Amino acid sequence: MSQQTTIRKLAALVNTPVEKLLEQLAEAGMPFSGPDQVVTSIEKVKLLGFLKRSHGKVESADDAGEAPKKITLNRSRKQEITVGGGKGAGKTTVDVVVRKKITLSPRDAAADKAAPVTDERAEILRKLEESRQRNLDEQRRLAETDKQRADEQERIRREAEEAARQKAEADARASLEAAGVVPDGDEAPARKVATSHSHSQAKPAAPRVETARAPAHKPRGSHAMVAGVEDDDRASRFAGQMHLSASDRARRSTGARGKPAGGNRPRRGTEQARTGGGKHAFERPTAPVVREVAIGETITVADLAQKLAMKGGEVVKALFKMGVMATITQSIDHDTAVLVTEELGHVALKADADNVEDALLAHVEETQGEKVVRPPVVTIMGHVDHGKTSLLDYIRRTKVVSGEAGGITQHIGAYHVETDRGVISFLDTPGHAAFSAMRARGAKLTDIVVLVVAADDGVKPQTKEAVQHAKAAKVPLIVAINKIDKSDADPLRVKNELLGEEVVAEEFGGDTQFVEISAKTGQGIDALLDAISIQAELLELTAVRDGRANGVVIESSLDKGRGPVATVLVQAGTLKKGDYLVCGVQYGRVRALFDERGEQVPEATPSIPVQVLGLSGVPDSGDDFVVVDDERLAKDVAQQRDAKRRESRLVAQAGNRMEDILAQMGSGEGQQTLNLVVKADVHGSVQALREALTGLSTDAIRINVIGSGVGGITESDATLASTSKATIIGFNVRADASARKVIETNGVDLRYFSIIYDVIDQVKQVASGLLGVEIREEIIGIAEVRDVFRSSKFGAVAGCMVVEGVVKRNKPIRVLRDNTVVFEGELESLRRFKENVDEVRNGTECGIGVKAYNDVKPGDQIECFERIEVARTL
Ligand SMILES: Nc1nc2c(ncn2[C@@H]2O[C@H](COP(=O)(O)OP(=O)(O)OP(=O)(O)O)[C@@H](O)[C@H]2O)c(=O)[nH]1
Repeated sequence: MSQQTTIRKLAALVNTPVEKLLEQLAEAGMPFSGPDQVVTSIEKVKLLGFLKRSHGKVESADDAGEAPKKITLNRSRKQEITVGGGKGAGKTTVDVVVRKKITLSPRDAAADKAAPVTDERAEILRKLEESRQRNLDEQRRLAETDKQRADEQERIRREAEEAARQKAEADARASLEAAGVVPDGDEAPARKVATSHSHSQAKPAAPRVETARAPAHKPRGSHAMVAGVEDDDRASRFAGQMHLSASDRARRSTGARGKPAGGNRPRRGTEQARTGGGKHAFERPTAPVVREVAIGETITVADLAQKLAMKGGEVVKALFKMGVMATITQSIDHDTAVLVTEELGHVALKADADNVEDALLAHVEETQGEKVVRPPVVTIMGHVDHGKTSLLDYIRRTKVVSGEAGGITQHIGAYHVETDRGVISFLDTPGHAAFSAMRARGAKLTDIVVLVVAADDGVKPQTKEAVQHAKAAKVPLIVAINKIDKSDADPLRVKNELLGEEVVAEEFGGDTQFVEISAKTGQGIDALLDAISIQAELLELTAVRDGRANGVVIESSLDKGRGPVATVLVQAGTLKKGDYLVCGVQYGRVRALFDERGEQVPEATPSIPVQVLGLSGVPDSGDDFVVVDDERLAKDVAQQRDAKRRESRLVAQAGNRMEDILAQMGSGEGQQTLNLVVKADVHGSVQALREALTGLSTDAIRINVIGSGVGGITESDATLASTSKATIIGFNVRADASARKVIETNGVDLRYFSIIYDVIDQVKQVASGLLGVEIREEIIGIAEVRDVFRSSKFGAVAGCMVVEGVVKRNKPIRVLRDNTVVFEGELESLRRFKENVDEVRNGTECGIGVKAYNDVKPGDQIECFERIEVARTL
């Protein structure tokens, strides 16, 4: 053992005055009475620790890692420890006899180091404890409230029972009295008591029982859950949660309720059932919500799902179960939508999709007023080259008074002329094709048809067709026997031939006016106009003149400078500049109105054609137009119509019929595949058909027999065909009932045959359809540019000579320079002597304006071509 150290010795060792050391020892909590007292090694270490702390020694980084190093005690006799370093303390070296270094130093150091961690942990634990305490307090409080409430209920119940008991007693007593058991003297007061009981006790008892029940609902709420043993459990589960809001609590409580019943839950359930459940507790709706959804002609699956408050996928699934394949974005038709809605347990209503249209109709109806006579609208029909265009041109040229002297009339699709007998409007698109196209779109524009028959040619196929069209449309005819100036003209022949078409001239006892004319010389033209006016008078054509206008689009185009331009024929009301109108799927405000002379007009009345500027887009000819109060309605109607049109298109595209599949496939690139399922009566036929049909495959199309077999067509065959979009070939076999159902539902194409060659022929045809069409180009005319004029109104206009074929205004063109295409586009204008024309033939001069191209140069060629579709065959 080492020798003992006194204070004096230690003071000498550490080079400190004895008094100071004694003082320090005393400060370190080790008071010594004198310098000769022995200082133990523990005391020395303690002193060292004290001195370190009091001098604020900062441990070196190395020391910080390991506790024993901090004290740096080891077994060497002399260990230098830098204690001071601070002010005044200087550098102190301590020699330590190491005996118990391990027990003290590490713990102290560790305690020093761990302090902040411990603090943090303590803080967390404290908070947790607080939170737990709060929860417990709250639960206790709630339990207290519940207990009070239960006590109150119990009290009320007891009171009610007591009241009932007393009433029963009173009743029993009363009956005893009635039976004479009670002494007579008591009778009156007893009855009195009984009566008073029944009034004062029994009566209030009833409502009390009710009120007793009412509060019984309340504890079903969230805090009902925290009462009792299980709630204590739960409380401790939540105890670690710092903040548990009321809503959280309610949520958790509700969640807990969903767990399998345990503990006293069945009791709770019974109680709840008895009391009718808590008013404030969440209750899952017991009956499914039946929604009423309005469905229009078509609806997208997504929209339907939204209306049904379901996920799109669920509706898709339901549709799939019904055998309808549709994606979320696809539109389904009304009937399918109704079926799936009902399948899903909801109610489908016919959508009032037309409500904006109704508003529009109301607008049209509002235009009712006093009807006045209106001009007739005339269409000219007849066989090719019989002089329809010549007649229209002659009337326009001679009867439409041009604005400027020498000016020309504009081709706007229609024009009106003033005669002595009144105004007549002509639709400037001759031929029955245009007429029937309008009719097909539901537009009945024409009041009178002028049938042009060349006197030298007589009745021809198109003459007959024109008669049929006019008759079908119940439009009266006037026959214009044209080319009467010609030497071989034979008007009588025309009259006779038309008898065969049941068109009987007045002189033959019929009611059809015949007028002999010459579109070349103008002979008989006035008589023709007279005949039209007479016919119009007979028809007593009237229309409301005042009020908002409506009518039909005759022609439309997109003008480079003016935007969408539509020629409309007003059928009722007066169309004015500034009017808001809806026009097919377009809408807008009338910016300007132009007549056939190209002059601005302030308004257009019934039967008067007029060009309209200001529409949002180019409407289709045959579209109706209606003037409305405000732009909003116009926009709504137009947008709804547009959406409807798009939806209908989508529905048509989504069709699962063979034609659609083929059409869709036909438009693809590369080798197409035609899938077939072949069923036949005997094995030999199946073999023969398989070989013959697959042998039809070419580079462009592959005939793929995806299924074949002997026997009738089964449901499985039908499903296979449906899923792989295949056609079923039934050779001497038929489909059974379940197969027919699948075939019908999915629109599978099924074809029956009994002759092998017929099968091959038909498949060839179908395959040809699949091959699609080939677009071929044919150059129909070439014009050479001789000179180029620049006009501020029309831009560059090329003065040309047509050197080949015919240049047509509405066909695509290319501008060629040194046999190289420099531009491809379309014609803006095609004119002859300042007059717009539809076509210019070989050897004729003309002025050409190329749309969106101003760089035409003399020497260029303008080639006019058309694209024709040629069906490909195998
Ligand atoms: N002599 C004579 N020729 C006429 C008369 N009317 C038209 N023609 C000529 O007949 C030819 C055909 O006339 P169009 O007006 O183009 O006949 P269309 O019926 O409009 O012909 P398509 O537009 O092809 O259907 C032209 O060369 C006219 O000059 C007429 O009254 N007398």
